[in-house]
Amino acid sequence: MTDVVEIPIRAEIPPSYAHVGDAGADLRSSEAVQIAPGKRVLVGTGVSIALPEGYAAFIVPRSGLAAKHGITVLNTPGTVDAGYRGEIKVTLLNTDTENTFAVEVGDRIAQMIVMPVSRAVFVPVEELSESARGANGFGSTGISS
Ligand SMILES: O=c1ccn([C@H]2C[C@H](O)[C@@H](COP(=O)(O)OP(=O)(O)OP(=O)(O)O)O2)c(=O)[nH]1
Ligand SMILES: [Mg+2]
Repeated sequence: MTDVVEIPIRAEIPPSYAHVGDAGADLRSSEAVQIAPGKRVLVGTGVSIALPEGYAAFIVPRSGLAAKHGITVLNTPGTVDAGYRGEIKVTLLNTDTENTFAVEVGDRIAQMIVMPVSRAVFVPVEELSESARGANGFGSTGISS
């Protein structure tokens, strides 16, 4: 059985999961906007939530909008803090070089994933423990095989 967390919400059109088992609930635009090629627009959703302590929501792009129209979420994953009570907004970026993208009221513009998160305590130390990766990163393992 999947974990279910109840989230108090104020919204004209609440986010909704397209299928059972989906991780992301689709967020809908509360406004009509045009996004010119290469431009970004902060788009309202009309949604406010009260996440329980220990949770966050992450706003990520929809793959269909990305693949078909070049539309992404600029700051993906946008982070909604548990204490945030304002309207959730989505910074859409039109990466297409030629076509303006039109958003209508009610369009599904992004998706939101609710996740448990840890609160870290950062403990200063002289040395970090050893690991298999060590300090290697940024492509250290190459691309093919
Ligand atoms: O895509 C996003 C990202 C954030 N938020 C809201 C919820 C989040 O809790 C708040 C602050 O986000 P963040 O911490 O990423 O922004 P900031 O630039 O650091 O602003 P602040 O100084 O208010 O923390 O803005 C959104 O509505 N959409
Ligand atoms: Mg912040």
